[in-house]
Amino acid sequence: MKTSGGSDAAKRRAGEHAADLVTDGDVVGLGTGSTAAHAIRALGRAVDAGLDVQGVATSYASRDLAREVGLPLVELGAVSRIDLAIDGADQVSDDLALIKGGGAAHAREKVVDAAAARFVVVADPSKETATLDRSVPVEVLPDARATVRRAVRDLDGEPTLRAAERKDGPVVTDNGNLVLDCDFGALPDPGSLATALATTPGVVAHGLFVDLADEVHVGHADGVRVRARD
Ligand SMILES: O=C(CO)[C@H](O)[C@H](O)COP(=O)(O)O
Repeated sequence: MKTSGGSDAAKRRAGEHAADLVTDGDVVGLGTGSTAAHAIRALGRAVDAGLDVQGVATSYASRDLAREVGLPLVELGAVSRIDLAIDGADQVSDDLALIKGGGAAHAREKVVDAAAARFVVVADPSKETATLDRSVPVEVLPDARATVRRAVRDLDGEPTLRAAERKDGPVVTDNGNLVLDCDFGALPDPGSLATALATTPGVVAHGLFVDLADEVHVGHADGVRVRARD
């Protein structure tokens, strides 16, 4: 699984702490990224030790990892509830708004995380910020990339088509779409930008997750700090 910056030990602490919340019979949303991967591995070990759990994957990567560690999977359409989703983030603000999509998996992550009765974000301290200010990943239909680019500029953003690293050309998401990383500077009001992006034709999903996270578990050298939504 692709890794980002931040200490792996801190990510592991956060992921394992969140995995401990899972109880027998739970259906769990399995996030994407290096921090969520620690939770998936911990759940695999718990399954080996007898835990009865089913995972709903948010990407090919989380599905493959779950298979590798023996965590039973179920399709999103086949479950009537998701008890808990555990997912990483690229940035977490003081009021638990998130930027996600560093792994270009945010479309399915948003569906699974929003459907969960409890959405737990796992992160290392490098993800914490008072105000969101990273580029916002926007998944777009390939044919709509020029019109969405113009719409992003109208919103005072600067879009950059995400390029693949080991292939010539753009990143193609698990859904067959493209990603525009859109720099809007600091986002004191991410909710209004989220609405503007969500209503732009051709946008499949954007990486702003506002009013979705219930808790953030941040790994530190001496333990895990949990912040819950008021
Ligand atoms: O949103 C994501 C994937 O689309 C990831 O959760 C996010 O990029 C964080 O990744 P990591 O835990 O590797 O730092």
